[in-house]
Amino acid sequence: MSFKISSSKRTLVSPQPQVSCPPDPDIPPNFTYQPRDHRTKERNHLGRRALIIVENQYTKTGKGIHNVLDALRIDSKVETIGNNLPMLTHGEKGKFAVIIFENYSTYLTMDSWNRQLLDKYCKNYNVGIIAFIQPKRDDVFLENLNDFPLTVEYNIPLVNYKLNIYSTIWRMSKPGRLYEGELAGNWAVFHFNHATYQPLSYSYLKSSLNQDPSANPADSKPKRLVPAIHDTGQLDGIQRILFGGGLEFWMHHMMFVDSLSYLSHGKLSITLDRYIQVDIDDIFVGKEGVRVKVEDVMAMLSSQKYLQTVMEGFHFNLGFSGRFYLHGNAEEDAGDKKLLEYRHHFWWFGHMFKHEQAHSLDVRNVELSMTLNKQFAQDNAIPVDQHYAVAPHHSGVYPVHEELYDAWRKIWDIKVTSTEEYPFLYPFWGRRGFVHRGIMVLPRQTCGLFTHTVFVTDYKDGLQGLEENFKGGELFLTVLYSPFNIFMTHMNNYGNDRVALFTFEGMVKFLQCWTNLRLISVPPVQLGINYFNMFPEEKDPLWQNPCDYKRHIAIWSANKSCERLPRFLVVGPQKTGTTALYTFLSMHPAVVSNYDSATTFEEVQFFNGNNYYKGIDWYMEFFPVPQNSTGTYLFEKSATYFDHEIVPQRVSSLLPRAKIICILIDPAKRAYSWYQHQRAHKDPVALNYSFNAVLMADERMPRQVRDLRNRCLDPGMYAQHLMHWLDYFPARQLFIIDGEQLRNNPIHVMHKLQQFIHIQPYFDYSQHLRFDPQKGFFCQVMNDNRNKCLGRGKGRMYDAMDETSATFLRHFYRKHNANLSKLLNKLNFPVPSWLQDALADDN
Ligand SMILES: Nc1ncnc2c1ncn2[C@@H]1O[C@H](COP(=O)(O)OS(=O)(=O)O)[C@@H](OP(=O)(O)O)[C@H]1O
Repeated sequence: MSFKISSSKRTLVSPQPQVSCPPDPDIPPNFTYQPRDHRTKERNHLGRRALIIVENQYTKTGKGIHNVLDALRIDSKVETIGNNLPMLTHGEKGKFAVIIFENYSTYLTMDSWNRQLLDKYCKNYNVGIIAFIQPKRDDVFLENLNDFPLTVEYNIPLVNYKLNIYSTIWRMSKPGRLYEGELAGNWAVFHFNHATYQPLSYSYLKSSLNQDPSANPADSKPKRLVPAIHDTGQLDGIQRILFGGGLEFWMHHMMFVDSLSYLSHGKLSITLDRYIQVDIDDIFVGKEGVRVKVEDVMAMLSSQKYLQTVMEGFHFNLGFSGRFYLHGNAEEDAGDKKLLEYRHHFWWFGHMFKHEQAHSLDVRNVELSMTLNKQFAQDNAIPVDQHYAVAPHHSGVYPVHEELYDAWRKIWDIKVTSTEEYPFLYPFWGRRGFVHRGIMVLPRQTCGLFTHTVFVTDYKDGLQGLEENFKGGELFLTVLYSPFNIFMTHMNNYGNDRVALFTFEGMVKFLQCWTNLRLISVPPVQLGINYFNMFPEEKDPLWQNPCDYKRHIAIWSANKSCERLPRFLVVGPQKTGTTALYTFLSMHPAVVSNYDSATTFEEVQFFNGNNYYKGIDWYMEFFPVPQNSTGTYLFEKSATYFDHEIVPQRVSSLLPRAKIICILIDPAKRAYSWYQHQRAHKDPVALNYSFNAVLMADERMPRQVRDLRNRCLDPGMYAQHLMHWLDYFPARQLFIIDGEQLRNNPIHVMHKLQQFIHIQPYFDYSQHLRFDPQKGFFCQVMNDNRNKCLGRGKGRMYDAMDETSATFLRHFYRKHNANLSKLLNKLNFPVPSWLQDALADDN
């Protein structure tokens, strides 16, 4: 907190938010509007996805649209005009619930093949189009839109704006109000003469604002213009919503959200519920001169009362550090006492006694600081029963400092927290939640007020800037797009000019005026439960490498090193020779594997299964701190990674630059080897059922038999699994080893692999590996007379596969092998000889 205190900046009377909400003068008396529910059964045939067609991938409008969809958690595909359209259907379903054009003229001038395809899709699946009109020139001109009885007039300066109260698309937007003022930029307006068109909004020519009605009484009412229009589809069966201006105008954001909902038959609707929590951190921490005084506390209470009329049960949520109690001047100390006098009127959360950053402390000191603060709460009868906490500067929440989570649970019984840092601070609409060790971590939103926003003049553009923030600015849009809003403010924002009270009262008034959003307040634990009920897919964290982000390193413990992470992974699949490769790699003096696990031996198996939830500290414990960070090549081999759906994304998130090594053998052989592996491990299913019986297992067979069949067959669908890795890694980071070659000529394979990873120094395996006739495999040379081979579990002796199973597997893998060959050719990767043979047999 290094702000300068200048009490001369103080506004004499704390500003009050002025939110005028004039009614549209043209609405009928007693007009009311119920937000529409757009859901029809048509939505069941549509994916929850939008197709955005852009002129090129860098345009601002295109990016803006994409960001809005991201904020709404609506999946979208961005396609550049000129390319062929992506597949629009998947089986019976339409993949996209809405088509969006950043520029309507690209739709009108699309080549006829693509246009016909798209129009047919829209008609068949009843999918609508949203488009923005972009002028080609700067002057005022009229243009008839090809094919349609619609004329657009470009570059018109407008004033005032209101929604058409008769339109049925309004859900989030509240019609019946008049926005007064000039609209920035030049607009396109629509002229039409057909019943298919319904105006969505009205505006007026800028020059009409100052017209003197007495000059021309007949013309006294300024002419309404139509800057947004709904084509109801009467002409060609396709509904379209066209905007004559872009998303720079705040109202268009609400209208855009409603258009998505309406045109997708509710598939892309989002809830109208908006949870609001306002945290006030730094209670008692503020510096002398800018802390709250008695009258500020009273203002907080009366503001809270007002906010409760809109959000039942709303309480400011106060985070305190007891060490700084009564550390102001006399007036401020009286303020501190007043806060405690009214303690039962607020929610409280305790954190560190001295407001320390947890990541810089060891577990003993984290606990000590929390214990002192808890003692302070007890001594002063502060009701700290919300099971909620935040960490100063987000320290320790994300990237996770396990010591903080330990202490939170132990000292405060914390169940929910919030941060701006997961996965990243920016983009702000991309913040998400996760659950770690039973603690719900919720995304926190920015409201524009920081520790240093003490006076109105501290805010960018002063009072006007503060107002704009909630009058259609960033704060307004944040609430519009995010069903859950936890705002962090600081004690200083409540004293002095009381900028926080100004902001939240203004925000609530503005939202009530213009939207149908339901503002809700619930205690933090309930908030967390509701959050993950709405977004259950977010419960699972996705860990990143803390050293990849400046802000994350700054709040990560100095005792931890990102060098304890592997540079390459051997991902499997199982039974392809992964143990042999692991052993050969470990012979290299510069290559270091993980320590053994007590349960899974040489495999850590972090990225699949439950180990992932133990966090990255747990994972890093498996690796030594490399003595020489560039000259040591840490790696990990877990053969279960290859075919596990969730793994590629998790790996690319934590280890984006890692090299990925996999080994492929004939999938039929692999399946049989797995079956034999299970028999050797006395798996009752493998012992009681022949290989052929397992392969033939259908729905009538016990689940365990079908499970074994799947474990035999699924990993061998190589192309499908590789494609999944390629969704997250560029092909240049992937190295595919021919497992037959690894078995018959490991020296060559190790040579190639060293080249690929650029391992220095080069290790000459011809001096260290040799064929062992007794084992029937290559083994490590110990001395002239002795080899060290893999144990009896690798390179087992078993009967040859029966003919029926071999024939079945040949057929089963035919398509998968053909796909693999195509994929390898496309990537310019060598095609293993076993694959060439298998494909030749099939022909
Ligand atoms: N040098 C050497 N020594 C021993 N075994 C070798 C070697 N090279 C490849 N192989 C083949 O590796 C197969 C076992 O594969 P994995 O190590 O990947 O199995 S596991 O998934 O870890 O259980 C194993 O399968 P089985 O023959 O079915 O036992 C071997 O064929």
